[in-house]
Amino acid sequence: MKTLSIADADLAWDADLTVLRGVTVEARPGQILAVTGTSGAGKTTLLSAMAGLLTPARGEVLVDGERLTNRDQAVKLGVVLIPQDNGLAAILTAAENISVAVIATGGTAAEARRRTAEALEPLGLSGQANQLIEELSGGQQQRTAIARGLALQGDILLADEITSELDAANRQRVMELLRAEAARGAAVVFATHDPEAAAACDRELHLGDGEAIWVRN
Ligand SMILES: Nc1ncnc2c1ncn2[C@@H]1O[C@H](COP(=O)(O)OP(=O)(O)OP(=O)(O)O)[C@@H](O)[C@H]1O
Repeated sequence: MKTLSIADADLAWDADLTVLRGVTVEARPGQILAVTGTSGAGKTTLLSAMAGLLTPARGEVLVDGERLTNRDQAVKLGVVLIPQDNGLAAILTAAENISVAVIATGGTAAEARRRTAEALEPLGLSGQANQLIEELSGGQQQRTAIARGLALQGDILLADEITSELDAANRQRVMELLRAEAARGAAVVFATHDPEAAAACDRELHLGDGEAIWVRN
């Protein structure tokens, strides 16, 4: 399993507007790291850098010592991102969205079928497997995106506000599933507004005023 680390990096989408300065963080195997902060504080920005989608303006993102330069490389290194906007293909079914992702990351068709069923079941979506994404509720879509992320069995799992549309029982279930990912050995990073969810994580990095401050490390 792998460790993701960032040392004293500046993160910016535009050269003239730095979102976060001097970020130092390590995501370790077996742990869930909460990334908290108000809307616009930079949670998605930090997870985008960790996913290989955003190259730091200064400093670098390392996965087991290898510098991330793009998303394809990050995928090959086992960095899985569950994005805030779910990123699902609306005209495919829930099962197809997951199976396609498993096959794209090297799984066989048989593995894709098995892992898809295994990922949908604990999220209460077995009955929705063959429904189109555009026919599902917002919460069901969010759970499908989580199932897809879990089915990929990454070394680093980045979860961006993945419980925002869920009821209390489903939020609890998702926390249990993230805990199971950590127990499998993954380094889990969970961006959240929810103080209760952050409290259930092992460590907490808080973003505010353009800086990242450790609340618990
Ligand atoms: N893909 C992107 N392209 C350009 N700018 C972006 C992108 N994503 C975020 N930003 C900008 O980065 C800044 C921080 O936003 P970010 O989405 O990282 O905050 P956040 O903490 O995730 O907020 P929220 O809780 O509302 O999702 C904002 O000014 C935002 O407009």
